[in-house]
Amino acid sequence: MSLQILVSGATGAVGRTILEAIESDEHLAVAGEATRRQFFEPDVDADVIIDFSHPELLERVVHFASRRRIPLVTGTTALGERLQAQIYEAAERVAVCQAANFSIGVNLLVRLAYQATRALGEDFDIEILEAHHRRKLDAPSGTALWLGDAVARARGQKLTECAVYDRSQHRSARTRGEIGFQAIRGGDVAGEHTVYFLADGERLELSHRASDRRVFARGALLAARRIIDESAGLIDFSDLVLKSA
Ligand SMILES: NC(=O)C1=CN([C@@H]2O[C@H](COP(=O)(O)OP(=O)(O)OC[C@H]3O[C@@H](n4cnc5c(N)ncnc54)[C@H](OP(=O)(O)O)[C@@H]3O)[C@@H](O)[C@H]2O)C=CC1
Ligand SMILES: O=C(O)C1=N[C@H](C(=O)O)C[C@H](O)C1
Repeated sequence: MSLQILVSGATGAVGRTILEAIESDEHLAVAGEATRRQFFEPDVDADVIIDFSHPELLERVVHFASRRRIPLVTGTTALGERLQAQIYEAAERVAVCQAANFSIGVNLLVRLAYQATRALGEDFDIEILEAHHRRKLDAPSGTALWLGDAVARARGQKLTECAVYDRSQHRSARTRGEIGFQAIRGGDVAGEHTVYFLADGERLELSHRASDRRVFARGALLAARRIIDESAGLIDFSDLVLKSA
């Protein structure tokens, strides 16, 4: 029996990559697709939903997954507090694996950035740089915000209280403890993230570069295979893919 997968965002760049991956694996099958214009059939039967779409579509998908108790893997970014709360609510009824980045390398990068921040202390200024393709709607990327949250937590700070997204509107020097974000958009960049640790006389850079969207599809499919047997709750993708270190 093949794993029956509902693909949300099926016409998107990642959605199409997921469809290709499913088609090339005899143990996987597409149970249905959702896009801006089309939603899953009410009576469709499936083992799992994979979503890389847009918050407006994801909101419908979350309610569908919760109502039908179908496990959900989602990578959509820039959700907002209300939709995020709906995801937490859905996770009380069904298994949900949500990650801003389904590449293994980025999941390790987040842990390394946390450890580096703890080890280096507050004399190192932290800046996060990300680069993505010209079509990307949100900035900074979900991954950049995830990295920002990790380094802020490592310092006992809240990201909302120390993030700086735009320096163009104030003429002042950098303050201690700030976490700065910069976003580059252009071409077909699949996704690049660097955390800079900058001190007097030295600089450490932790970087990850995705060169192919298949890494995200591979990660999401791995999560899909793993969560079908899980009971309700939030499943941490990092815990699924990283060996303990
Ligand atoms: N977690 C991770 O590892 C990764 C996450 N992402 C995230 O996944 C999401 C999708 O990325 P990507 O595939 O590049 O995006 P695309 O723009 O290529 O695709 C978006 C998909 O969502 C649908 N959609 C867009 N706008 C709406 C809307 N207003 N209402 C309903 N449906 C809509 C589109 O349908 P239609 O074609 O009908 O417009 C399409 O199927 C983004 O949030 C991105 O940040 C991306 C890569 C990796
Ligand atoms: O939109 C993309 O393409 C990507 N989005 C995710 C994000 O916002 O972090 C993950 C990846 O970098 C690609």
